[in-house]
Amino acid sequence: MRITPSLLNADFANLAGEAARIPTADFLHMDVMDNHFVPNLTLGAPVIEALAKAATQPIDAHLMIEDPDRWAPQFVEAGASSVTFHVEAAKAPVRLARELRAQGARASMALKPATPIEPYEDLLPELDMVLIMTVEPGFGGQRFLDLCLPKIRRTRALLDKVGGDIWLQVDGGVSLETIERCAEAGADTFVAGSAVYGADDPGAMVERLRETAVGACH
Ligand SMILES: O=C(CO)[C@H](O)[C@H](O)COP(=O)(O)O
Ligand SMILES: [Co+2]
Repeated sequence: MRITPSLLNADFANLAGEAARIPTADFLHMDVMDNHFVPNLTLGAPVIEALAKAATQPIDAHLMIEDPDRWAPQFVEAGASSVTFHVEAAKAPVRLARELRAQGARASMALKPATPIEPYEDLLPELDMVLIMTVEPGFGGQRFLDLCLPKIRRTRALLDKVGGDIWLQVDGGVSLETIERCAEAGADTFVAGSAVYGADDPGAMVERLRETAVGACH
């Protein structure tokens, strides 16, 4: 069970300090938005590069951008260990995943809530992670969409069929209240933004989320 907190709701003026508050986070989830793929604008590769140098945890870049085929490799060069592109935006997802892996990063594909997994079954062996969005991408602090749970289950079944060690990440509205449902459905990697940075002690919240997810699978 991996906890990969989103820094979307952290203090952007002090990203290194905010990362240091969650020392046991498995990755730092950085939400890159371009105001085209989603109606919000956040940060780009230079910010990832600065944080990669300053933080101890590896970086998980979630690219909510148009034309990831063109831009995603820059995020590996900037120091991201894992790069997630949206399949709705990618022109050649297999080629892009291979390029990211050839650069030495983990390659990951994200699906918006209304995007089914089944058409992409053949892509799964090319990936290190699948990200199922459990809110419409674009903003933190939204309510978890329970209607995504059946897709998490179906994705888990497909990943088990493919074999190997492809992680299944959920992102959006993940909290102490919703993480058990995600874990029971088969997720093993959890993004939580407002739940972590809205807590008095973000580091302790990371551990509580992890314990709750582990508890759901026993
Ligand atoms: O990708 C995202 C939004 O598009 C964020 O990672 C996500 O929303 C995290 O924030 P929260 O846990 O508050 O929902
Ligand atoms: Co995200």
